[in-house]
Amino acid sequence: MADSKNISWHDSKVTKEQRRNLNHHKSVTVWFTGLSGSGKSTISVELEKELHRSGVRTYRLDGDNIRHGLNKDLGFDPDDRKENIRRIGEVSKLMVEAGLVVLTAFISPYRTDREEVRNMVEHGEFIEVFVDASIETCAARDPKGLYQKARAGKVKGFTGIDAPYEAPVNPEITVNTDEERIEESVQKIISYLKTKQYLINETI
Ligand SMILES: Nc1ncnc2c1ncn2[C@@H]1O[C@H](COP(=O)(O)OS(=O)(=O)O)[C@@H](OP(=O)(O)O)[C@H]1O
Ligand SMILES: Nc1ncnc2c1ncn2[C@@H]1O[C@H](COP(=O)(O)OP(=O)(O)O)[C@@H](O)[C@H]1O
Repeated sequence: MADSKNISWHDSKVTKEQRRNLNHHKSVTVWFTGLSGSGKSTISVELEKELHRSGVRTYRLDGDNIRHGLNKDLGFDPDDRKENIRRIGEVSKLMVEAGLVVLTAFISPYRTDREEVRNMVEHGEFIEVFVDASIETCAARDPKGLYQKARAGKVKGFTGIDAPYEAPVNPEITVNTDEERIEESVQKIISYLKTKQYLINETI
């Protein structure tokens, strides 16, 4: 990749704090990580619906969607996954600057890649949500039929089958979709956001 030269930062006259004040809530990235089929998309969709209903300005970034556009040049080897997560980290950082609550749903299987995203932003602007589910559960759900293909050798390097998934060591939130209903997981995350005062003046 070429280095960027002869460029300089240009400040705005509106700050992140001012944008947050206008929105009446803080901005943050809620980063879902977990196996394919663990429930990242499902939970983030329901969470966004609840937040939006309460007047929170949100945006959702989802692996499948982003890989159709911004990241359509990337595959699934470790370097491409790293670049995928780096770009999403940068995009979510911009959205946090813009004052939004950003919900990201990517497998993001490598701990170091997730930590790099955490380190891009200020303390408290990255909330890691581990969507925990056994590989047996995920493979039984198999919403896209990819586990079946991976087990038949028709998809190579599939996370949890023949590519690794590194679970978070100390995530801010863990939801266990083997045991919890979707609504319970959503409420757990909302409680965290309220307790930590990300949602100020909200009716949620
Ligand atoms: N080899 C391989 N491994 C894992 N997943 C695969 C693979 N090939 C395609 N898919 C589909 O791509 C979705 C994962 O994309 P992500 O961008 O979230 O992956 S990553 O974070 O870069 O690892 C993932 O979607 P989710 O099921 O929503 O997680 C799959 O549908
Ligand atoms: N408790 C639960 N939490 C989340 N999803 C669940 C749960 N129970 C069953 N599911 C189902 O599991 C599937 C999860 O798929 P998805 O949300 O696409 O996962 P991911 O985005 O992690 O690949 C969906 O079909 C969803 O309806």
